[in-house]
Amino acid sequence: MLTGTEILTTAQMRAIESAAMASGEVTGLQLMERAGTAVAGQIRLRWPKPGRVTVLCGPGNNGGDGYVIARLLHHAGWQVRVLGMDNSPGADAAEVKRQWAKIGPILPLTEAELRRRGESSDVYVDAIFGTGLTRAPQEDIASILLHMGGWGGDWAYYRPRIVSVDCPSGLCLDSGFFLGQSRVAGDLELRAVMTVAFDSPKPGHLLGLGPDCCGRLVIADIGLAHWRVTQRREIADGKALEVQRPAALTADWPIFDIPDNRRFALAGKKQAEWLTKRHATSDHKFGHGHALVLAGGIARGGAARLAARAALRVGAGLVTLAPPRSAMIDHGGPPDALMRRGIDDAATLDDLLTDGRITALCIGPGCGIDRATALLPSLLKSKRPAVLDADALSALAEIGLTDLHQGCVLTPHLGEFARLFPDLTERLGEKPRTGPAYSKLDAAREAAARSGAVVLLKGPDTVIAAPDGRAIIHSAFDVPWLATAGSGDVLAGLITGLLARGLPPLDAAATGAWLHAAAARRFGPGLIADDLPEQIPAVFRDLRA
Ligand SMILES: NC(=O)C1=CN([C@@H]2O[C@H](COP(=O)(O)OP(=O)(O)OC[C@H]3O[C@@H](n4cnc5c(N)ncnc54)[C@H](OP(=O)(O)O)[C@@H]3O)[C@@H](O)[C@H]2O)[C@@H](O)CC1
Ligand SMILES: Nc1ncnc2c1ncn2[C@@H]1O[C@H](COP(=O)(O)OP(=O)(O)O)[C@@H](O)[C@H]1O
Ligand SMILES: [K+]
Repeated sequence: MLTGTEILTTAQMRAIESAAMASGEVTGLQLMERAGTAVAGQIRLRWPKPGRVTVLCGPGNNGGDGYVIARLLHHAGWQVRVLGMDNSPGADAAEVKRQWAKIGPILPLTEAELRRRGESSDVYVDAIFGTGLTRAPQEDIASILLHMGGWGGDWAYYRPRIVSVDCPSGLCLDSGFFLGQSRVAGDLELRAVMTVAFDSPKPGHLLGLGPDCCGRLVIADIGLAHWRVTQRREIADGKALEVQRPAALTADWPIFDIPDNRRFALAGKKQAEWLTKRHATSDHKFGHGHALVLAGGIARGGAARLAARAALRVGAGLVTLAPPRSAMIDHGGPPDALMRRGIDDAATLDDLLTDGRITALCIGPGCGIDRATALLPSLLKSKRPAVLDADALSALAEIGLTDLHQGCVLTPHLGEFARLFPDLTERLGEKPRTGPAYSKLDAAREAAARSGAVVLLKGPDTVIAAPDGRAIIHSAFDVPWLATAGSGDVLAGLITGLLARGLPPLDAAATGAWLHAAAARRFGPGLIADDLPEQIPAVFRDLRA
């Protein structure tokens, strides 16, 4: 299995925090002090000259962090205004609230107070809700969040200086959606310029609206690493998650005082590095596998050729493109390295698959639904590793999921996913009202468990899940130009090539997703799908440098 950065659900985070406190080696108050110190430190790093700050403190420990931040910024020379609630928080938050009360007033946490004339601030610290959010914000807090959300709408040219503690308040850290709001981005979500979260990223930082609304994400170490490691086998469902970060963002990806030098490893990147070495030492083309890409009839477009080209570029030893015989001429163009073989029906495919040297298959891109429906049973019966994409997914929705096996990788976008798993899509579309809200991660995991195949659910937040519960999030919010016609076909080809080379399905899918985004990033805006396979050699070269 690839080793990447672990991300934790909020339940897992709480379990780790409790284990740490139960050990007697650290108290909740100390953790809160460390959390507040980390945020105040980040603010001072970013804005070294003390200015005016408003700290908005909620009812729980997120609010507690806010009181610590207020005190520390006050001592650092900032002019601090605190808005808080008249409630009785837990002991730790109550203690830090008392400490602040000795320094300055706690004004009511209302929109009117926030908007008081002449009281505008240089920086606003959002410490209203963190991991403890269980339901949609109401009344005063809802109107504050709505008001602040309006400062940084989708089309705003600048980000207001909101620094969020753990997450923008209202965001469900398990799903990346705002409780009580639509799942689609609007102008109402609170958009921070920076979010400082603790110990590990949570799914909500990486999924849905999280990446955009968090702004720059800083992960602060608060000394929980030991318990994270020892609790790993016991936490929640016991399945470690991994996260891949786009290389271009690593400079922005905080390495904040991480004592064991734990870097936010790039899962797919490690595997890709390994591939470049492997490529250099193997001696025979069949040692790198043989991929068979099933293509469609005349005028079905170049989708299958894009996939085949990508499989070649990613290092499959041989790639055969297999259209119906009547369409051979249509598929005769470059690259000349491609082999071609006419396949008209399932019987011919059966025959071909008696050749054990064919190590992976790809079906779907430009295939046509009827042809995919006809060929899928043979392909699945062969038990060969295979990528099922595009038309093959539509065919599968008709045939049913019964013959899928562990070597299959399904690569749906949300529309195809809806055809295959309408009930999961319905849940995913419901307005999230209570936390943890149903997430893309939940849906992909459920789909993988149900189908017995690896499911790669596409988007800027691609989630890859295996039937045994392992899952990987691949964030590619920095390359929106990857959403271009045919880019999914290239992804299918990359994964097929990697399967042909012998990578296990989850690794092949994760590495394919990483290489795909890395190629888009290297090319930059203006990219068309044809450019993607051509960037793969450069991506490999960079990895070897
Ligand atoms: N992880 C770590 O190691 C560390 C974490 N730390 C910090 O603790 C934070 C988690 O603290 P937390 O558990 O107290 O939850 P928090 O986010 O403050 O909010 C919950 C409060 O709000 C309430 N509430 C919920 N929904 C509501 C609504 N819609 N409308 C109104 N009220 C609502 C809920 O009460 P309820 O009514 O649900 O009982 C509760 O009072 C975490 O994000 C981080 O900042 C650090 O201090 C130390 C190390
Ligand atoms: N906004 C975005 N940012 C980054 N990547 C994206 C974005 N939208 C889509 N993608 C990626 O682009 C690819 C599009 O694939 P797909 O929807 O199958 O398109 P096509 O059918 O045209 O090939 C997927 O890999 C998906 O993850
Ligand atoms: K917050």
